[in-house]
Amino acid sequence: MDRWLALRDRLLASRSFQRRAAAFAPTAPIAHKRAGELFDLVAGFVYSQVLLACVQLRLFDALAEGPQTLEALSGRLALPGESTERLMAAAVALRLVERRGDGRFGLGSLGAPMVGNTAIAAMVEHHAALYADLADPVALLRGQRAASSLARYWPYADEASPGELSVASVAGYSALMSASQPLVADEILDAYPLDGHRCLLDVGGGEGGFLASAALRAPALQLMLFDLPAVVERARARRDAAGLTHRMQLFGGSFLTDRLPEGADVASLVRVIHDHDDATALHILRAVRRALPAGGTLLLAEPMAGTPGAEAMGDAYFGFYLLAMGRGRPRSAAALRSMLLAAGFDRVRQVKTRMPLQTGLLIAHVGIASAAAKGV
Ligand SMILES: CC(C)=CCC/C(C)=C/CC/C(C)=C/C=C/C(C)=C/C=C/C=C(C)/C=C/C=C(C)/C=C/C=C(C)/C=C/CC(C)(C)O
Ligand SMILES: C[S@@+](CC[C@H](N)C(=O)[O-])C[C@H]1O[C@@H](n2cnc3c(N)ncnc32)[C@H](O)[C@@H]1O
Repeated sequence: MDRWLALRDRLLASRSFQRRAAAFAPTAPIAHKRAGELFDLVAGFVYSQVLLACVQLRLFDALAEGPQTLEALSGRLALPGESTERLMAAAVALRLVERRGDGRFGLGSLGAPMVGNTAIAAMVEHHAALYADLADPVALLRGQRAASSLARYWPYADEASPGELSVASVAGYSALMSASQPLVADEILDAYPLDGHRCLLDVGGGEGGFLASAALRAPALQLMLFDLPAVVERARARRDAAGLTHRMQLFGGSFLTDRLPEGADVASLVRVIHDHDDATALHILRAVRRALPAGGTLLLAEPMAGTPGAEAMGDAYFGFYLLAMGRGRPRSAAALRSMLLAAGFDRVRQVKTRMPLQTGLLIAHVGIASAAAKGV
């Protein structure tokens, strides 16, 4: 096998093989496709910055009102005519924008889903911090990074006593998570409706967006939120504004040091475990297991490594994102399953979500034996 692969590698690396493959009709489409894929890897950052310009200039909202001429767009975006033309050409090439009749521009097939999508727009805008850290990826991999913009953005990742973080320091990431939470919540709740449960404890539940979505779908469900005290302060305002004051109990603390509140029959960890290294992740899972009764259920939802069709999202995007953040790693469903078993859960199963790019989902239960060993 190794010999065949070595031969394949030598052929693919050979400049003359590449040229002949590109010229030979049956192999030309493959050669062109590979060259295009490699070019996209080389140029990906530039494409991202074209998208960032569109988002910052609110281009998609402008085009949602209807196709517009270059002159109109130039005024609307406050850009010189030539720059508008350059941006439109780039955006057309990336299918964010489409040329329409009479020299007008409209939404492209990848720009249309961006209209009103504050979640993706917020992700695009916060990438400034990520890309600043990724400017020298080798230094990052060698652990020689001096200062980290992303670690400042996610201060709990770098903080010995996260329970003492200020409300101001958690504002940026809490708002980003709230903006993107509805997409994630819909995926989870479509895959695992919560009607059969009595009370849901969302651990690291941020401003309570997931609980609010669950409340809408399961009107009898009681809600409990656990997060850092500063985040819980932000959740309080949202909860009261949503009319959930009497349905949602708030608990401020750190799952690294404090016990989780008991009383729920189902708990959730949404986009939490991948933030932490193995020992801490296991500690959190054990804390959740202790908070649940025998037969209790855990929903573990986050983007997962090795997701078929979205491999780059897990290992490349989140792998390097979390490296820059300074803690955690994306894990495969199989790795998470092993951790859940090690933490005392059983009957772990993966439930398919429609858009695994947003989140994967594992369901686990507290067995009778492990509930008896609650103190462990
Ligand atoms: C007849 C017609 C018109 C069409 C037929 C063809 C057809 C069916 C077309 C489909 C059209 C359609 C419905 C398109 C839909 C597109 C969608 C839903 C696109 C969604 C894209 C989502 C994206 C790009 C999500 C990106 C998410 C990111 C980058 C998340 C980052 C998360 C981070 C950084 C989380 C950090 C938390 C931490 C720190 C790791 O814990
Ligand atoms: C990536 S966010 C996910 C938030 C929310 N579950 C969501 O999906 O939108 C991780 C959450 O874990 C919380 N968190 C981090 N460290 C914590 C700790 N030691 N104790 C409690 N919560 C913590 C953060 O404040 C944040 O709200």
